[in-house]
Amino acid sequence: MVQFEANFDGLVGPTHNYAGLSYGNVASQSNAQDVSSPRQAAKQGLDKMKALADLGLVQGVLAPQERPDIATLRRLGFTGSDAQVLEKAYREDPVLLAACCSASSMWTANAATVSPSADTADGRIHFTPANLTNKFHRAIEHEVTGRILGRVFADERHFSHHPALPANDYFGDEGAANHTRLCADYGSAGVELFVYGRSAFNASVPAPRRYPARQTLEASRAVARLHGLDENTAIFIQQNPEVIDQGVFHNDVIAVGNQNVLFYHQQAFLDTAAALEEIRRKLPGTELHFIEVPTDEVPLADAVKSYLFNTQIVTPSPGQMAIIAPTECAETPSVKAYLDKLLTLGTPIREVHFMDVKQSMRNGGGPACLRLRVAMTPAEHAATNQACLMNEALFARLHQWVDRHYRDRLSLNDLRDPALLQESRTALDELTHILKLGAVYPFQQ
Ligand SMILES: NCCC[C@H](NC(=O)CCC(=O)O)C(=O)O
Repeated sequence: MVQFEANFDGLVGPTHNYAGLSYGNVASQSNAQDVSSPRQAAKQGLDKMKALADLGLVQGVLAPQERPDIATLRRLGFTGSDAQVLEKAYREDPVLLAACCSASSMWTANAATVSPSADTADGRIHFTPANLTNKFHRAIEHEVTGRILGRVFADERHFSHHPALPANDYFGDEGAANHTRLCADYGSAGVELFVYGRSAFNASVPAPRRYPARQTLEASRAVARLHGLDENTAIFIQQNPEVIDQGVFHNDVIAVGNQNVLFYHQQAFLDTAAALEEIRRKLPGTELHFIEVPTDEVPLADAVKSYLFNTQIVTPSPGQMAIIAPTECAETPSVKAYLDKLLTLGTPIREVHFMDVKQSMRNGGGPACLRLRVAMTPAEHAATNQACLMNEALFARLHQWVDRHYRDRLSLNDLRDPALLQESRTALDELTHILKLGAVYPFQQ
């Protein structure tokens, strides 16, 4: 069956800020306390969405979360008017307030794991929102994420939605950032690679020592079960714990796949040979391109700094792939040299497009973090909420919406401003009309 892959990018929310909340994510830590520009961040994201739509790809948009998250602050014991809740939280625990104001839902690669209908037992697309238990500011996303996904993909004949896994470290799940699908073409059954950082139940499995492994094997297995993937479809691969300790907090910082291409750093996996052998065995008859980037051409630190592997590999026309890379890749000499060489290697990758997503990069989110991939058939595409699909009109409308509602500068001190809460709610209320989502936010209930 004809199928294609759509990208659903997270629209950056009005409270985008740099709070240094993600231990183990080098960019988040080193840019903590900087002044952000929510307006510029949202526009950089919209420009990327538009660029992909202009390449002829199906591009969708996912709404951000309601932030500041007053409901969570109340649940944690702050009382009074909304303005008092903000002020008390700021005085007592400014880090907690920042966590409840993060625009981190922009990184929709962590919104959910998605398995296309070609792979699942019941022939529907399956979605499991990620519980994101490892970071508090992200663990408060999954409920609204599930609600938004339910409104974008509402038709039960085509789409199946699961709740997030139990919210416990044993089942730490970071969604599609640790999941890649390989296939001959999008419409035929593929293999789904689940990359995990540690095992919760088996202490003999190696684990990082310095930084947390956010994804467990047990979580990956549970998602594969929920989605109805059989043992020929799901492959569980352990990430190299040493790279987690050097800042690779998700697999999509060190590897990316598209159709028959797997692009990865030499140090990405604990046992690369076994992983590649299993992929070959489970995808017989498919011409596979394993593009391994050697450490002596691109040192790990350069890969992390430039986000060479947090690129999107897309297929604008059959057999012709393009890499969507952050501008940091053009600015890092070893990476630029590698990308120039890559285009001469005779792989399906023929073009590189550089995009400026610096506002997101400064929090450790590159082009691939900003998107959730949904491979779909024309019928599934038709059953998707059309108001969430990018085109000239939506692009123009969202640009104006950002201009009207977003601040150009935001510091951590601004997060307690009750006006920011009002501005955000006004903006999001209007957005739910633009995207035809209905009431998805706590303040709308
Ligand atoms: N896939 C990319 C995710 C980046 C995200 N960064 C953050 O949440 C940083 C937020 C801050 O520090 O303000 C994370 O680490 O989960």
